[in-house]
Amino acid sequence: MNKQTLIELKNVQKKWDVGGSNAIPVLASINLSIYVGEFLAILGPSGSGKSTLLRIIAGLTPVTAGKVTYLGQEYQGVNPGAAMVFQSFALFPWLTVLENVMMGLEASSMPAEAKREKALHAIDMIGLDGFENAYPKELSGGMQQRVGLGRALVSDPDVLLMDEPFSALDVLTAENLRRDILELWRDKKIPTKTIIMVTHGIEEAVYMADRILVVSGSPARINTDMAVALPHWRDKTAPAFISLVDKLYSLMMKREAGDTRKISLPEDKEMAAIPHVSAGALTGFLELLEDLNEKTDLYKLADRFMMDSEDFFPIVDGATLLKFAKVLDGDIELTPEGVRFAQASVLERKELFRTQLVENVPAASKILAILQSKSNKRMNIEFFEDTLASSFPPSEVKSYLDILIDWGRYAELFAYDEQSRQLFLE
Ligand SMILES: Nc1ncnc2c1ncn2[C@@H]1O[C@H](COP(=O)(O)OP(=O)(O)OP(=O)(O)O)[C@@H](O)[C@H]1O
Repeated sequence: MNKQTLIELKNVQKKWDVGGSNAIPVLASINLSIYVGEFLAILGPSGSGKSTLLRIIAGLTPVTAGKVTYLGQEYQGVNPGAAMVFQSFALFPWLTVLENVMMGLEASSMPAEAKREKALHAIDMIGLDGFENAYPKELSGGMQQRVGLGRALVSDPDVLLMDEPFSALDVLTAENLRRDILELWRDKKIPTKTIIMVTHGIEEAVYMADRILVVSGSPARINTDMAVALPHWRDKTAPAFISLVDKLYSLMMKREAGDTRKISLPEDKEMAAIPHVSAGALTGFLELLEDLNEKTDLYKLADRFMMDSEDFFPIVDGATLLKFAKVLDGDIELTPEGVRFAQASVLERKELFRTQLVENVPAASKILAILQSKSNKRMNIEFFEDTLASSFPPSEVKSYLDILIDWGRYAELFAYDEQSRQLFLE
């Protein structure tokens, strides 16, 4: 049977305007067909553009180039067949549960009484019967997200878009809601044809979705488009389940040439973005790896430390960027430098970290060179901020420099004076 296309993206590109003549490319040329009847999960590293892609599909963010169609029709503004559930719930605190859910029908020309009836039905379906007149602040996080879900489902959308819908919930509440959504969808208790979910959770994606995309790179591309053929309800301990999660971990860890965002510094020296992880966290991670004393499966390691990929990948990225560890086929192991580091004294560690930092992070050696070239061995942080501002949004410039300063301080490569906002050599 031929699959019926519901949404199609053709050569979609997105650039963010960061003022002046600068525009940061976030999405490369994305070509994607989304079909009737599928549950699609979109995975990717933090900041890779997953939410941007979802918002483009929702029609909440305009494309810079390319075309998006719903049932073959290009749409201006919001996608007429889609409704969205947000990570932050995005409820109106001054409205009751019923009124919040009715907001999902705001654009409809239905009479008020019919809207009320539909909203009451949706509230029933999502398990909030009896809470119609409660206000969001009176509800738990899980119940608030159910209201968000009710507001999205009340309009009987063809496509349900969910942006990390479970990440603000505790583990059990999230698990409960995942099951309920899957049940509504699989048992056709809702007329929604297709679900698209952005998530950081590899296991969550494999548990729920029929098809998984991995987006990565800067600008982001779809690097993996994988079907999940396991029957529902899926057993998370089954070898086939674990092996798929494992495979996705490896795919997400794989760094390809040009995969990370490059920024240009004076003299056109290029460098990759650095992961947001402190030297202290990296040190602890390398010690743990040394304790394990063997090649370790990344997926099991994340599980063992009870970390989700959101927190785990930057640490792995940091360790591999500094060449203290290497990742191959989903396994991570310490390099000889990593072993030496883990076994070294505090002072020796600083020296080893310094060597790896200068050799592997061009931004660090660049800062060092600039400071060395100054007679007073000092430079205002604004100089570096300005240099980065043309390539990164302001929030990223700050976190980039915060991490560089943290690493530089730990390695005693350079220091930073918060008062004068100057980097300097000691
Ligand atoms: N309105 C905006 N203006 C400028 N830059 C933006 C805007 N929205 C997002 N960005 C930038 O676009 C990039 C992609 O953001 P996006 O939120 O789509 O990524 P993501 O993969 O969903 O990230 P996360 O997993 O952390 O939510 C990031 O660098 C982000 O800082």
